[in-house]
Amino acid sequence: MNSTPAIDIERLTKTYGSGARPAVDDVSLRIQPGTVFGFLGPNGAGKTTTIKIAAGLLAASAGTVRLNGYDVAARRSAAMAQIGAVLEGSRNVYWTLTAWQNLIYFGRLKGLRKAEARGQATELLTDLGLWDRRHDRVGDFSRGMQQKVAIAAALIADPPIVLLDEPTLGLDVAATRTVRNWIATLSEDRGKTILLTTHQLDVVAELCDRVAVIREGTIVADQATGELLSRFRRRDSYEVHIEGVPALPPLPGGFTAEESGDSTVIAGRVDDPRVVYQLLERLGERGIVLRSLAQAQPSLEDVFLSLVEEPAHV
Ligand SMILES: Nc1ncnc2c1ncn2[C@@H]1O[C@H](COP(=O)(O)OP(=O)(O)OP(=O)(O)O)[C@@H](O)[C@H]1O
Repeated sequence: MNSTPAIDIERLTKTYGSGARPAVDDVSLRIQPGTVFGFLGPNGAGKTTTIKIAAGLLAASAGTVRLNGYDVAARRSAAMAQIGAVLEGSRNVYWTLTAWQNLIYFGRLKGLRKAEARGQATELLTDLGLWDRRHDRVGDFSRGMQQKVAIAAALIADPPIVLLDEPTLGLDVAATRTVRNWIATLSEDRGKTILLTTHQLDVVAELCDRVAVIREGTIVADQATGELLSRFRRRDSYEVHIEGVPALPPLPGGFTAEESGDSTVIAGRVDDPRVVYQLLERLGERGIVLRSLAQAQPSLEDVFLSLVEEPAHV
């Protein structure tokens, strides 16, 4: 691919204070325009640090971040014009102002003329279903509505790149659904590039084209979401459900049998499905009646956990 990446993170390192282990350690990521990119990792892995550097809020110790080709450190204002960001835990909007006042304020701050800011604010508040509440103070809104205003404020100047740190954290099911749908719309209908961090793996599975997993400041995976899942396809799990509670033949390694009422479930993970066929043969030889055989692919959560639990690079 020859196009300029929307987000180009090159050999980024951040150390907080001398002698500390780097929070972000030689991280490189290239995010192509129009991608919804999921940035995953356990607590303290370095996600927020990376996003804060990309958002121009924190200086890197080494390495660069380029937004649509503009270096965040060297071409700051051009780089900042490329992004809107909603950061985790920080106040992204003013609670004493109304939703409307917030959007106009942030629009003006980002250099929009008054009429432009009004036009954008009207569109965003309408799209997010907040138009009727536009003159209410944001401090009186629910957590979900506040988050929507924060996202709208980040989008007021229509930036091509959106950074979202835990956009659905603390939201109820309905608000999570709204924010998720909106993220999908931003990508599909408006062509935005979105970098989002989340611990909600169903959000990743639904929205993200690509996923990177960071662990202790180091990238341990960077792949298309589907590819990441198929990397682990060999570890499919199988469940063999049989009639009654008969005496069983020896089970393959890692398989366990458990009584379940008037039946037995034999379950385990295998690299090679032939192991399961052999098990079925052995059960058949003993006249054991099979009720069902189920095969399950690992969820993204399984994949993620196995990545973060695997030993670090040797
Ligand atoms: N201001 C700071 N001063 C010192 N250390 C910090 C600071 N901010 C973060 N760290 C450390 O840097 C590391 C990475 O933190 P970071 O917030 O980037 O992780 P994260 O992946 O976003 O975690 P979470 O999922 O909990 O938000 C952690 O060890 C954290 O303690």
